[in-house]
This record gives sequence, C-alpha cells and structure tokens, in this order.
Amino acid sequence: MEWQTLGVEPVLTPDEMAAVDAAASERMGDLVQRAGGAVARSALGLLGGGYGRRAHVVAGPGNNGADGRVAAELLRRRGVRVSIGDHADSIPADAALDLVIDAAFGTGLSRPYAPPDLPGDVPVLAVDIPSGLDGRTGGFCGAPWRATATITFAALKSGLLLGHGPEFCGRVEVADIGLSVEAEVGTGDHLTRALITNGDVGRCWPRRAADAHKWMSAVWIIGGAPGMTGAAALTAEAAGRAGAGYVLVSAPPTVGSRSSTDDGRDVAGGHLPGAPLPVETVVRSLAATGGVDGWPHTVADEQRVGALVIGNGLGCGTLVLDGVVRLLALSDAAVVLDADALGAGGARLLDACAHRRATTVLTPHDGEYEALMGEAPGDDRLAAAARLAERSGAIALLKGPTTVVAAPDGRVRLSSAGDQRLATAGTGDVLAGVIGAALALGEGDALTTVAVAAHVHGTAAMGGPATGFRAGDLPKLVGAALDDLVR
Ligand SMILES: NC(=O)C1=CN([C@@H]2O[C@H](COP(=O)(O)OP(=O)(O)OC[C@H]3O[C@@H](n4cnc5c(N)ncnc54)[C@H](OP(=O)(O)O)[C@@H]3O)[C@@H](O)[C@H]2O)[C@@H](O)CC1
Ligand SMILES: Nc1ncnc2c1ncn2[C@@H]1O[C@H](COP(=O)(O)OP(=O)(O)O)[C@@H](O)[C@H]1O
Repeated sequence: MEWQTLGVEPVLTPDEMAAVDAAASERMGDLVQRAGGAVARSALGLLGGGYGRRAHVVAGPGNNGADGRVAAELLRRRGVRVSIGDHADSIPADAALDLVIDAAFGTGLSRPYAPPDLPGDVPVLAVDIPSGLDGRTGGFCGAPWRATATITFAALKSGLLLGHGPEFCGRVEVADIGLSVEAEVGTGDHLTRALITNGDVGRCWPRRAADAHKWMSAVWIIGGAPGMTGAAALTAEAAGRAGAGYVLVSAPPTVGSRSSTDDGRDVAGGHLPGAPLPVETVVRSLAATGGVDGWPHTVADEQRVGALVIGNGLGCGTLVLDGVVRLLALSDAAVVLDADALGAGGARLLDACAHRRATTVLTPHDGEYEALMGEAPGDDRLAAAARLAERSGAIALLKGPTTVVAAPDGRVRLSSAGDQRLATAGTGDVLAGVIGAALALGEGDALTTVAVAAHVHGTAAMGGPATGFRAGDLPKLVGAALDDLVR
C-alpha cells in the first residue's frame, strides 16, 4: 500500500462507518452520487483520459454497487465505453479493457465472495475496499482481486491497513463526500483510532528543551545476558540515536557469578562480556543495590531515569520474572517491557503491570502475545491489542507489518511504516530503544508517543537496503529519519 499524508487520519471499522452513515443529515442517494463522482474522477485518472477508453464495472446489490453504477454513467458522459455486470456475472473476455471497477461489495460484505475471472492484466479500481476483504480485519472473506488503487469514503477503514489489506488495496485515496466522522470517533488525541502519519511525528515527537541537561532524558536498559549482549547493545544504540541524553545498561544477575567486561568495566552479578555497547553507554551493576538475588531492592538514582527498557537479551526463568516484577513495583518511571521480559511472565506479569501508576508499555510479537495472554492474537488484531491493554492497564504494542498500539482507555493507533526488511533479528530491540528514548524525552500523551516511535522506526528502515538489511543498520537511520521528520 502506498500512503502519504500530513494530517491526522481517523480509521473506522465498518460498524463505526455504518453509525456515521446512519447519523448523516443527507439522504443516502445524495451520498452515493458524491461517492460515484469520486470513483469516476479516480477512474479517469487511472485511464489517463476518457474518450475511447474501455471500462467494466462489477456492481453489487448494495450501496457499493450503487456507487459503481453512478460512476459508470459519469464515465459514459466523458466518452468512456462502459459495460456493467452484477457481482456474479462474468466479464466479457473479448473486450480489450483499460480498467475494471470493483464495486461488488464494500463494508457490507457478509458472506465470502469470489469475483469473476479478470480478463488478463487489467488494472482494478476498488470502491471502498476490495470485495472479498473483511472491512474490519483485512482478512479474506472470499478471494478479492488485487487492486491497483482503492478509493474509500470519508475515512480509512481498518481492513485497508490490517491483514491482507495493504497487499490488496494498492494506492489508497480517501474521498470527502461531505460526511463528518468526528461525532462517532472524536478528533486529535481523542480519536478512537488513527493512522500515524509523518505529520504526526513532526507534531508530537518530544523535543529537548534549550536548557536541557543529559539526565532529563535518561534511559536505563536491563538486558544483555551472556550470549545476547548484542540485543542490549542494539537497544542502547537506538536509544541514543533517538535522542536519549544518558543511556545506562545493566546486565541481569547470573546466579553465583561475579564478572567483568572485556574492557574492564565491572558488572558484578552479571555479564556484558564483549558487548559492542556504544562507548557513551554507562554500565551499571544491578547487584550493587544489595538484593540477595542480584536484582535491586531499591532503585538508586531511579528518580533521575525517565524510562526503563527491560527484556532485550534478558534471558528467561523464575528469577528473571521475580526481578522484573519487583522492578515494576519499585519504579515510578515509564517502563517498556520487551522480548524476554514478555516471554517470562503471563498472568503474574500482567497483574504487576496493572498495579502500576506510571506508564507501562508491552511490545509483544505474536508469540510473546500468546505467552502473555494464553492465546494467540487471532485475525482481529484491533481486538487483540485492546484486550492486552485492558488486561494489563499498559499500552499494548502488537508488532507486525502494521503495528497496532492500544491504550487501556480504548484508543488505538496504527503505523504501517516499514516493510519486510524489518523481519530480521534485532529490529525489535531497536524499537524498544526508540520507545524508551521517546518516553524519557517527553511528557505528552503516552499512546501517541509510543505509536509515533513505532512510525519513526518503520520509516527509518525504508532508508536502508532492501536486501541484506541488518538491525545494526537501523539506529543511525532512526537518527536520520528524525532529522527529516522533526523540524
Ligand atoms: N456513508 C457511507 O457509508 C456511504 C457508503 N457508501 C458505500 O456503501 C457501502 C456500504 O453499503 P451497504 O451496506 O449497502 O454494503 P455493500 O457492501 O454495498 O452490500 C451489502 C449487500 O450485499 C449483500 N451481500 C453481502 N455479502 C454478499 C455476498 N457474498 N454475496 C451476495 N450478497 C452479499 C448483503 O446482503 P445480506 O448480507 O443482507 O444478505 C447486502 O444486501 C460502502 O462500502 C460504500 O462503498 C457510499 O455509497 C456512500 C456513502
Ligand atoms: N513483514 C514486516 N513488515 C513490516 N514490519 C515488520 C515485518 N516483520 C517484522 N516487522 C517489524 O520488525 C520488528 C521485529 O520485532 P521483533 O519480532 O521483536 O524482533 P527481535 O526480537 O528479533 O528484535 C517489529 O517492529 C515488527 O513490527
């Protein structure tokens, strides 16, 4: 999916769109006329003109089909030779078509639909959403055509952004047909659901004040057990590149051990041997705080730390879970729990999160989600993220091609920045560092801060090579993306 915008972009589910529709002061016939006009304009753009072009409209029984019929008539007036069939009719194979308009079903699709065969390689313009996609989840409800472009009305629909939506909807255009969605889903930070855009990063990324000092945006990373020191190093590098003023790293305690790093820095009670930490990193011993098991019982300097990031290369086990749960209770700072901190926990971790007053962020991929919640997220990723946020009282960031970020108050933000080049080990560690830095820097709306951090992370990746991209490439790209997006 191609997407470029500078504004706040509401995202609606089909149910919300139906409510907007029901509350409209205008007759449906007038809305359909406007929607059909927008479809015709978009079609003329794809056709590169009107006179002499050939188009076929697949028109279904509902309003989506009505939009298609209006568009067909308008295109005829512009000299396009238009044929129309209903959703079950085959498309004439002899016609040398320049465009097919998919107006079979929109958000009212209620049973699986497979469209007729396309005659060859003809471009497809989908009306509202490709027919055969679920308007809420983007899951298949049939076998949709892959559209060249999709024109949707009033606002984005969640099914365009999730599941198969991005792959099947092509370039997306939102047409204003005179409907206001504000009453249904709110505005600004209060929007129930929104897609994060580059403009949101410029507006919301927390800036350092002119009189700032380094401790005003300190991030403390707890991770980097033996064999996984690179994870903590990636998080530390990312936090620094995203603007943290001070980055501390503590390795988790290893039972009965006392060791020092290759470069001589003492990390009693834990290992960071050979960790390729950025030279600016301060390595801090957890055990020095005097806990019998090597985990802190008090948090020295804690009030100076803006955000803790716990879990990257942390290792799993009961001792780790005990330590994480204790830190959650001790700390009044924002905490990001990622990677091993999520795999260790389940209900006990969720309860510890629920007792916190300060911001907590959980950043699971699907496997970690299942470890936390006892069930996989399933097809409805909006509902899955919302369940985790509600259960934990934390901001839940569910990773995937489209990142879904949910707050306990029911609001959701989506980011579709980035692509499959991020599917490589360690990119999640980088994301945790970027989120940690953003939280340490700012006191804005935590949901927006976390979602904007995810958007920066995805946008940064697009500056890297399509092949052979490594997580280690990403922190510097984060710095460059922020330079571009934040002015
Ligand atoms: N303000 C707005 O929102 C505006 C919305 N507009 C447009 O309207 C669309 C929403 O309209 P809509 O509710 O009529 O839904 P739509 O998808 O056209 O058809 C549903 C019908 O199809 C039927 N049906 C379902 N699946 C089926 C299947 N597999 N095979 C066969 N039949 C099936 C279903 O039947 P039922 O389930 O009731 O048996 C029902 O009769 C929206 O996406 C946008 O394009 C614009 O016009 C302007 C303003
Ligand atoms: N196909 C994809 N398209 C876009 N983003 C992706 C894709 N696969 C993974 N990502 C992103 O890459 C990151 C991977 O995180 P994670 O699975 O925790 O990796 P790791 O644990 O190895 O650091 C997440 O931000 C995720 O959203």
